[in-house]
Amino acid sequence: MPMLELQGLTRRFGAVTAVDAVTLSVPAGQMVGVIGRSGAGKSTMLRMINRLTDPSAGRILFHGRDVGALQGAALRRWRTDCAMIFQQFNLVPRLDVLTNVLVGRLNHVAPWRSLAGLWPEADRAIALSALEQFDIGRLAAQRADSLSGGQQQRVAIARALVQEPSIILADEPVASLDPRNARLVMDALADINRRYGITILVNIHSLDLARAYCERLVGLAQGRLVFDGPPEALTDEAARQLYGLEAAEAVGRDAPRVPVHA
Ligand SMILES: Nc1ncnc2c1ncn2[C@@H]1O[C@H](COP(=O)(O)OP(=O)(O)OP(=O)(O)O)[C@@H](O)[C@H]1O
Repeated sequence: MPMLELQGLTRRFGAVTAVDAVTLSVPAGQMVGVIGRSGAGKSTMLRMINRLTDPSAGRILFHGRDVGALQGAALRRWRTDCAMIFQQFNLVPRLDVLTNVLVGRLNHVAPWRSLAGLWPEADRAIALSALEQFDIGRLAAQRADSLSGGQQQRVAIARALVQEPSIILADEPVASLDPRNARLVMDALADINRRYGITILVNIHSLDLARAYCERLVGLAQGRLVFDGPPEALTDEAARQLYGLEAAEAVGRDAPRVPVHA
């Protein structure tokens, strides 16, 4: 049985069908890049999986369980098991880095302890070791808003990791970063995918990065699934269908060539 199954997943906003009958199976441990131009429905698809947005039709199954039916404690457990990473990092700016990562432990710690700032030593060690894994342990005591964008996104990945999720949904995690930081953040995602077998779905506008880091690409255009395969299978024609006139920008080269073959 696949870990995650989307069956005819659809979301409408008024007259717009943001996600249109998407059917997809994802086995455990895969690193999947979701590609497509702005407005293709990538964010809406990820937000439905995490239950931040409700589907208009279709189902999401996780190990055969209907995610749409989860409520209360079961829904909170799902959101712990399915960590989300956002383009704008979503850290608490005035809190220090270590505390931001500890927020990811909230579902593992009695609420009164965290409110009182009494994080168990074991959790502090877990949080620090996650930061060290991404080479930012030395920043643990700094305020989150004193870090660069690339550092903040790695803190957000550390926070997601200490949730001990089985799947991570990353919604354009590198869209606000320069190329060097984008690579550091993609390296961090690839590292936890390989090291811990955490399944990753990452929305990514840059075709070059998607091809470099993901073993499988899923392409959306106007909410429809128009490509599903390994990066090598993405032909010029498929890239053109996905990106239209944006193709050259997405692959970072000059128009009108669509040099998807590296
Ligand atoms: N809350 C909303 N209300 C109305 N329309 C929405 C809402 N969220 C998304 N849409 C519309 O749904 C479509 C898909 O948007 P979505 O954000 O999922 O695309 P995307 O591929 O993630 O693009 P981007 O990278 O620009 O966010 C767009 O036409 C968008 O305008």
